[in-house]
Amino acid sequence: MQHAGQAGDERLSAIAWSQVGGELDERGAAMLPGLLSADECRMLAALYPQGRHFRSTVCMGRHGFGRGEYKYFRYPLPALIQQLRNDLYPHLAPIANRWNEAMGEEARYPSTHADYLVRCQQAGQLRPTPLLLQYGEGDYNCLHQDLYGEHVFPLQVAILLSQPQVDFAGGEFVLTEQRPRMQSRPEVVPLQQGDAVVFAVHHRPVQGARGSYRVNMRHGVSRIRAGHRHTLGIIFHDAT
Ligand SMILES: O=C(O)CCC(=O)C(=O)O
Ligand SMILES: [Fe+2]
Repeated sequence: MQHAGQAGDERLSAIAWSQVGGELDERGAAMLPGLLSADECRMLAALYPQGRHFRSTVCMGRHGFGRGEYKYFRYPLPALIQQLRNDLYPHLAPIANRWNEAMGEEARYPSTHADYLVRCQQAGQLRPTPLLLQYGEGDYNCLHQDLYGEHVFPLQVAILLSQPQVDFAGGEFVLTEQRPRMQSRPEVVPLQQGDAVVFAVHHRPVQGARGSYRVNMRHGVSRIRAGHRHTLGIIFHDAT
């Protein structure tokens, strides 16, 4: 499914959000197939070398994060990214609120992203977190959690901008779920170009026989075996 030229709001209102919520409750991740067109993916990946869009570059190898590189966008975000972040948020906030209630977490999220950013700003989380990642052959992204301060929006989105088997091989998006006193559960998300995955940043509730309990989630990317892979990451909390 491609949606070239559609307004963000239109493409997002076509998604069956109750099904997405159900998959997130079940597994901590849900795919949004064909969120971006191939043209939009190419346009976003082509921003990578254009320094004026970014506030910083991270060499993953230097920090023990894996191998490869990513860049955090600066404000103002490119229009499509601003639109996606703004328009995805209201669909995810009710799920986030439901999760926090189930986990006994106090935080509740306002219905607009603009209001949520005010809360981040008041806590000194002022720097934008949307990022563009670039991997080459042999690169990988170690399992991690994108936490950047006191305020954490519990869901985030990653969009695969490259075409598997054409632009690159390997490089699977991986999630692990660490359950209390149990072995960890792995999940691979089979993204195609333009597909998004919504997933838990840190914790998610699991419904057990005696109420719900909390599991710890991490995500990463397996080794790129050949070619180049680009991803757009949309994180809803800003960074200190
Ligand atoms: O490259 C990927 O698929 C993972 C990106 C990532 O870690 C993120 O968006 O937070
Ligand atoms: Fe990440």
